[in-house]
Amino acid sequence: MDHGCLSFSISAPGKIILIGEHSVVYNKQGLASAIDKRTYLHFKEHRLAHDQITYNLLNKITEWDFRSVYNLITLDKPLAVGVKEFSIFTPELFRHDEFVDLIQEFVNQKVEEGTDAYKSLVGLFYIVLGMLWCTDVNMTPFDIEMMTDLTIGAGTGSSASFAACIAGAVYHYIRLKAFEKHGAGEFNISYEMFKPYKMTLSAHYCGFSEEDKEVINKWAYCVEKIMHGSPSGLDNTVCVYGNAVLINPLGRKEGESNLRPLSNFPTVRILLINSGIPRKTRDVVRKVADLKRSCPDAVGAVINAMGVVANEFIKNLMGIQDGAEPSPTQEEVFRQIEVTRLGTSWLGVLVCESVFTSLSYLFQTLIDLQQGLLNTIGVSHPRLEEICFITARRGLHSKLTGAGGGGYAFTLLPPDASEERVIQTTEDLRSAGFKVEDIVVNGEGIAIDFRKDVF
Ligand SMILES: Nc1ncnc2c1ncn2[C@@H]1O[C@H](COP(=O)(O)OP(=O)(O)OP(=O)(O)O)[C@@H](O)[C@H]1O
Ligand SMILES: C[C@@](O)(CCO)CC(=O)[O-]
Repeated sequence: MDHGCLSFSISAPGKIILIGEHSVVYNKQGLASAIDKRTYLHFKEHRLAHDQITYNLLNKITEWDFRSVYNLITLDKPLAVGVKEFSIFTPELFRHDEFVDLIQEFVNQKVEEGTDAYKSLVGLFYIVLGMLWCTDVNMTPFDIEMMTDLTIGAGTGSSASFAACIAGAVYHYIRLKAFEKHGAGEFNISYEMFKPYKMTLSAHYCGFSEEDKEVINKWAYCVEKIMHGSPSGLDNTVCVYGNAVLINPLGRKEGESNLRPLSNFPTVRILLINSGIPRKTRDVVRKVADLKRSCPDAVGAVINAMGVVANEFIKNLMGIQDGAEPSPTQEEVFRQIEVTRLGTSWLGVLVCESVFTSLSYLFQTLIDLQQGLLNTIGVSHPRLEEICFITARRGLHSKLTGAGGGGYAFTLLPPDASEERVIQTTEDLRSAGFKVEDIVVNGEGIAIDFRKDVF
């Protein structure tokens, strides 16, 4: 047992894309939300026991000689364009491909290329080496153990939640080590040849600030690039910030980020259904890119249509946030259902639910349209179509979520759907061999876990 060694746990949620998968890659608007299923990471430093870095990933343990990892970190080969400009805040300045090649070569000494564990380890070393390369802290050997509630490779953001956990853990480790060195206060934590980066250090943290999340999200995005090639950034942003995130919002001002974490989000209840068909996001995204290359105009038109459907869905859903001003369509709905308005304020959740109920025909139609368009670009699957068919028989509407090709679908449960209908639909799906969960979307973003029972 090492005394005085750092030990902590981090967790990050998975996500579902409510609307806009694939078309977001082509700069259309999309909306995703965190879900209450998480990936957990436990980090434990060990200064005395042994000279290994141990990773327990996906129940496979690998051990790495601390010296050889350390030598990679201290390597003077510049991997960032302009080292003087580089800091933990700017991973986007890395020569990403060159850095990934270096790490792949290292990981390949022990783990077979192309396996799940291989990609995860490359992601993990990218963060460990990249973050520690530019910071001035005394690294020691450590163990990392990870587990997840999420099904891996199924559309609920397992890779993004993995990436968020790793980035959050190494970032947290750095600030705790920097505190050991400097004590409390604001200090530059960059190594001398790099751009100074100031962090507020303290002995204890109960979470991550907005700026911490910004840094963590940038690194998590780099890992998503390793997993997927050219991701939109939506998945990792939801897993870091939690709640819900809009991508490519309309009316965005020049210079503003295309990702907008939202603090307010209406209650959306869904059935989350696993088709049981494995697939890899990278392959499905590539398939769409190939299709677009072969028929740019036709596929471009379908993607434009997907963008229009997403815009309409988002405009109406966001309009029913608590306290939001109603859109003209909702004003109309209000009049129809004769809900009393008090001054300019809404009547809370009850009103939200009323609006949601009266707009549910619109949402369900848009869900069907989007599923049809996703099928048109070849990212559905017979089992996903079967889910839509089964739920439609009970008057409910479903679409795939995430990259598709298999993985999960969800069924929107409007507030007026009777419990009996929900139970019958769930039974129908289960008897057709699907796994079904009844959930409310939303969830906390990356967090430090103080619960003792996680590992
Ligand atoms: N808990 C985990 N530990 C280690 N690696 C993980 C973990 N979760 C995911 N991964 C990595 O992520 C890959 C799966 O990523 P993929 O994007 O295909 O699925 P997803 O993230 O579940 O789907 P989507 O991107 O559509 O939400 C796995 O092959 C594995 O390398
Ligand atoms: C298919 C996709 O739109 C969502 C994957 O969860 C890819 C991306 O956004 O990077």
